[in-house]
Amino acid sequence: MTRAFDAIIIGAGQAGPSLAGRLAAAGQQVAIVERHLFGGTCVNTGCKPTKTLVASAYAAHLARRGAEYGVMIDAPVRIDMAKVRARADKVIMDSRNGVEGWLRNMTNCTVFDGHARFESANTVRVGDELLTASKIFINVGGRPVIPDFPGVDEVPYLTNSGMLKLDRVPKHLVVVGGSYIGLEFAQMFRRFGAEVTVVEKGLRLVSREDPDISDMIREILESEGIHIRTSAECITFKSHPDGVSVGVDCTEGAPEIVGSDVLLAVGRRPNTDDLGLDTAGVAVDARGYIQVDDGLASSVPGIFAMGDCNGRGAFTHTAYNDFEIIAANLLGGAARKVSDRIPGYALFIDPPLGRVGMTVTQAKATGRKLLIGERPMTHVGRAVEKGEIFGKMQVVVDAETRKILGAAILGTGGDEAIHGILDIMNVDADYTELQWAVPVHPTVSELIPTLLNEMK
Ligand SMILES: Cc1cc2nc3c(=O)[nH]c(=O)nc-3n(C[C@H](O)[C@H](O)[C@H](O)COP(=O)(O)OP(=O)(O)OC[C@H]3O[C@@H](n4cnc5c(N)ncnc54)[C@H](O)[C@@H]3O)c2cc1C
Ligand SMILES: NC(=O)c1ccc[n+]([C@@H]2O[C@H](COP(=O)([O-])OP(=O)(O)OC[C@H]3O[C@@H](n4cnc5c(N)ncnc54)[C@H](O)[C@@H]3O)[C@@H](O)[C@H]2O)c1
Repeated sequence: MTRAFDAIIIGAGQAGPSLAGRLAAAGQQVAIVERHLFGGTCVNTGCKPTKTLVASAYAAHLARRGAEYGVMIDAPVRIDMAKVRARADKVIMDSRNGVEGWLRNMTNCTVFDGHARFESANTVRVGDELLTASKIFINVGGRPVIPDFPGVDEVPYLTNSGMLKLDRVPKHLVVVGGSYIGLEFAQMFRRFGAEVTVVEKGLRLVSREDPDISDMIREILESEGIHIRTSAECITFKSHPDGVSVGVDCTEGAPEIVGSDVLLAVGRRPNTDDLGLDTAGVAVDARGYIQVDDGLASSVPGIFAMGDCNGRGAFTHTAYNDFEIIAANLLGGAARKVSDRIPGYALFIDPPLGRVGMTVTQAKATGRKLLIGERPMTHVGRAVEKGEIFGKMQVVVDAETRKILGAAILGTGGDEAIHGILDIMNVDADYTELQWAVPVHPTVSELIPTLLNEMK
């Protein structure tokens, strides 16, 4: 029997549940299909647990530095990894249960547990059930890329999901991939007491950032005793009596590193290969991302894609914004566009990197006349008072239009302070609008007007 709905949502990640809520509240009959864990990656194996662990790691780090603040802890700091993990598990479960309970009790919404697969452009199969609707929203997220490194199938390796199940501290964690996932896990497990080596194939860490920011991130991590190996071109794996031997064909340094555990964090790919998209006629690009227009419509009328699977963002806030765009356009008669989104994100190492818009390198490549402002965190009162002086604030402005093009705040509170700049970019105001602002003292944000006033 085929069951008819107004809308089918595939995936209960960061966009699907909110869209279900809005459509159902508007009186539409909604089916939402989830094959695994409600809340998707962010809730179960991504942002929420990792940021909970980052907080535990920060507590350990600060406890070890206690004496610097005149706080004497008379025994070595010990990590109870089972407790650390239990804390993260509670955050996961509260959030997962919250989303699941909300959906299951939602008026006008039917939850289907199972894997959804298209049988035509308006029909989806879930187990024995056939669902049909004129509007179908795909929110299937992604999973880790596992490259076919020689030997990878012969050794045990971890991904972000496996890392969250550890209730021991690895003796030596080798992290392959020096970007968001790799660096957040590298620093937290170093703080939990592991020896950690990061192996990155690029010339530098987080290579989408400016070289000076990458270098500072490397300095922060190395100052905590994390080994960093860049330019690692030919990675191989072999089993070893002490764990896994990772072949690192670097330009310098030892050719092999022996780790007790290996984390693969070399990017993610969309969960679009088992959806029957070809049956529905939905076009994907060479990497499997669903091709969408500026309103997130796919190549098939009535089918939309939100979140990581459309390749237009790779964050929780971009997935959620995709829901906002679709809801505003379909229910509110708006004409919102993805291309209007100003890119912003944070890298949650400690201190964090908050970033919005263009890097200086990208801004220079546009050929515009630029004004650039910089201030080391050693010249930020709040950072000095907190004893957290790594990093810097940096902003780049178009000298002619006076619009801010981008900014990075690598330093204590950088993940929050960046919003002062993100907000002014969102309202499309000139940077001079901030000159007469009276920020609160002592904060990191209070230096944003100064940074802008001192640009060259
Ligand atoms: C370790 C880690 C840390 C992260 N930290 C951050 C962070 O700090 N900040 C940030 O902004 N982002 C972070 N991210 C990224 C963030 O988690 C993702 O961008 C976000 O979860 C994407 O949401 P989504 O809705 O597109 O997909 P997902 O959250 O992945 O949800 C997709 C859902 O679809 C379901 N599904 C898939 N296929 C089917 C099918 N055929 N049928 C039924 N259901 C299906 C899946 O089971 C899943 O529940 C992190 C990611 C990782 C891995
Ligand atoms: N703070 C956050 O918002 C946050 C945190 C974690 C994850 N995420 C999301 O998760 C996604 C995936 O993160 P990620 O760090 O896995 O991917 P990524 O694409 O950001 O980085 C992958 C890294 O691995 C390196 N790499 C690729 N192939 C390699 C190889 N063969 N050997 C060694 N290094 C190699 C790349 O050069 C790059 O530095 C990101 O797009 C991000 O949006 C976000």
